Amino acid sequence: MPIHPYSRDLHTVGQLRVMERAALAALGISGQELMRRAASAALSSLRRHWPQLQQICIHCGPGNNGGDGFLLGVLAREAGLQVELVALSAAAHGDAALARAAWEAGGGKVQLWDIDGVLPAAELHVDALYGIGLNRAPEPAAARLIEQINHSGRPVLALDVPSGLNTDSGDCPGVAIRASVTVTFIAGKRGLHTGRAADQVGVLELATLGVPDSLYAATSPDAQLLVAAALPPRPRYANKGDNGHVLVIGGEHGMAGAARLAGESALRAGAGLVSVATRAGHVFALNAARPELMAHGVDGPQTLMPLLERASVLALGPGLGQASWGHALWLTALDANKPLVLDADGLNLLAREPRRFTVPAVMTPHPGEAARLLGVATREIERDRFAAARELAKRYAAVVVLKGVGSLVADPDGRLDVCPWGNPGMASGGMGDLLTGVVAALLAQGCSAWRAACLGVGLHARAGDLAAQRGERGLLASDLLAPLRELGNGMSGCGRDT
Ligand SMILES: NC(=O)C1=CN([C@@H]2O[C@H](COP(=O)(O)OP(=O)(O)OC[C@H]3O[C@@H](n4cnc5c(N)ncnc54)[C@H](O)[C@@H]3O)[C@@H](O)[C@H]2O)[C@H](O)CC1
Ligand SMILES: [K+]
Repeated sequence: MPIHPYSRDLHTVGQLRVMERAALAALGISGQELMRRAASAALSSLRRHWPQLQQICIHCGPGNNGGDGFLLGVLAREAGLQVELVALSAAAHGDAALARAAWEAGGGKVQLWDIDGVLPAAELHVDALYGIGLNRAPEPAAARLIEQINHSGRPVLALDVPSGLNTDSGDCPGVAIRASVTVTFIAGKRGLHTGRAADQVGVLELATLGVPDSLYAATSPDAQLLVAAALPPRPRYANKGDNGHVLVIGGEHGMAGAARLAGESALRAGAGLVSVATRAGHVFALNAARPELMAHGVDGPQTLMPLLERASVLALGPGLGQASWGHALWLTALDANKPLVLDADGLNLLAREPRRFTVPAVMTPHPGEAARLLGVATREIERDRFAAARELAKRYAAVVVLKGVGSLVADPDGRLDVCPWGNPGMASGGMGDLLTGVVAALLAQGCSAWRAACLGVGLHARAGDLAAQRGERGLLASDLLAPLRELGNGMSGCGRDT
């Protein structure tokens, strides 16, 4: 499928409603015609993915998503497919009522669903239950139907949004359709790229329904997808001093590996020099494991100060712990007022002693750390990841990477990008330490906090996808170090680099 020039743009439901009205005016067509175009795009997607299909069952909800389903039934029957149709409600309104009338006028039957209903046999199920209008968990009868569709063992084509997935947040308040393919209409949607989306959306296709580019150009999206990018090329005459000096501060007893991983990934992402301030007992092991790291034993502010003076960027927090040693280093490091990446216990200490940053700063919380920083339950973060990332960035005057499936990058002015790469194999110890080192290295090479966070998140996730090509289970953080270097030098990711 050709990539649409505005396929990076992600919108909210409110923006989509405005776009839909503007599209109708710009195209001079009726809502019914727009719905027919949606149905036609859905039929094309169905034929492309399942060309041999003969028999489908379409499940229609009470609104216009259901209307798309009724018109798909009309077009599919005209194309010679056998079509069963299940409806959640006895009647429809507006354009959906016209669509239902068109289905029934051609002899189409409607099986009215109830909680004891039996799912009709079909080679493929089409989910036209709820689209952007879903505003709460599906009712019991609809939930039962969704569960039966999910357990049917048959592929599912979702129209616009997999039913049960919140279009704005990517959260699922209840059960949700697990789609094989989702064909979404007119424009990209925030909730299709973060939170629970990865398990519900399947292959995602955008059908623009003939909406003119001018309309996209006139609509500033709420967020955008990150684009794959290599690091800026290096001048030939560069020397190690030109590429910055990262100081990793962390590695409390039992957590030396965190500091090492952050230091090594900073090297692999191109930092000129990397020092590690850690417990004295870890120095020998760190030097033996990676002699390119300059490991120093520090016992408090006095021994940390000279290292802070030589560093251009700090990576504060990997394995730092929250005890007196870590806390004393944390206070001294923040008082140095150097550009920094704050992660792990560096964030947990900030939650205890909040402050706004006045230097370029990138915070990299996972949802639990974000919850502590905002003083809310983790569930609240997942309920609206976009709002949480933006609130953190504004409150701490930092660029924030809210990690998770579909990591978000937000800046204090509200700008937000979404990472489309990564995989469940990356949910393992040390992956966050790697990201900290990469972002610190990019800051050290002169990137702004925003660009260091966006580039770093993209490189890290693409390296994870590359490393997971031989399996996600058992993926180790250090497996990403080689791909990080390749991708940083612009080699093809072989992964999902679109
Ligand atoms: N985006 C576009 O430009 C196009 C959109 N079309 C399709 O229309 C739907 C949006 O339709 P809408 O009627 O606004 O809402 P839904 O069909 O998604 O939802 C139906 C209706 O259900 C109610 N509702 C919400 N949540 C629940 C719930 N959990 N249980 C019961 N009822 C619920 C709510 O009142 C909704 O109004 C869009 O997704 C597209 O598929 C056009 O047809 C094509 C272009
Ligand atoms: K749907």
